[in-house]
Amino acid sequence: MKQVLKMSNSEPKLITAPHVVKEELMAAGTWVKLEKTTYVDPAGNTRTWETVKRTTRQTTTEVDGVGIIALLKRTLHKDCVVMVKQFRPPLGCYTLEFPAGLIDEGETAEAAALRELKEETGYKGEIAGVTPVTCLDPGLSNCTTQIVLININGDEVENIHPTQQLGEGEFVEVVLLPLDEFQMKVDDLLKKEKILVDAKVYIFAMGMVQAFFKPRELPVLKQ
Ligand SMILES: Nc1nc(=O)[nH]c2c1ncn2[C@H]1C[C@H](O)[C@@H](COP(=O)(O)OP(=O)(O)O)O1
Repeated sequence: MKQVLKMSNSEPKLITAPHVVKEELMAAGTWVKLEKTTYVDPAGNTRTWETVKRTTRQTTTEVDGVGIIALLKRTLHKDCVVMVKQFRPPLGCYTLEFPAGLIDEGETAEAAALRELKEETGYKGEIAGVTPVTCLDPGLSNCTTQIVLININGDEVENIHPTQQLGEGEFVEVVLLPLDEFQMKVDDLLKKEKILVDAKVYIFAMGMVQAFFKPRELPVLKQ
């Protein structure tokens, strides 16, 4: 990688654009692999990093999966966010998450989100928006996701008694949480049960409180 000559206040300084030199396989399973990543840091030093990758990522894409923020709108009900609760083996406990899943070969993020929402929750929705590709745990892995926003018309016949389409070994409980009390309801669940909440969910909850109750306040923490 090209080295760049940068002028500081006093002396010129040699800096290097950080970059990956090589990736060596350390271990591989069916779903994930571990690699040793050799890279050059911003000071020009060569270092290594232990990197986890999914084996399932398609060659034509830079995104592994989708997360789904699905808003259920029904007459005479508060708008609810459709959440899922499931036992997650890596954590050894139940989690509260947005519905999510891996993108199949040739599938768009939007199509994957509509499919996963139907499978995991039974709801049929309409796309309302999609984020850029976002990273999930960059100090550990190259895993990426796109968050897809979906509106569900809960008054439609097919959404009145939604039926999940779960695969073998999938056990997903659907949890509906009112949007205007989202953080409070999440906190109630955490107090009541031994459950971990996904970071994306809790950040969303904090954002909703900000938007609903203090839209003109800066989000600073008081001592
Ligand atoms: N890391 C994984 N280990 C496994 O043993 N199995 C895994 C891993 N990641 C995914 N899967 C399996 C489990 C499901 O049968 C399929 C599809 O999962 P998907 O619903 O797309 O995604 P999640 O909601 O994140 O489980 O993959």
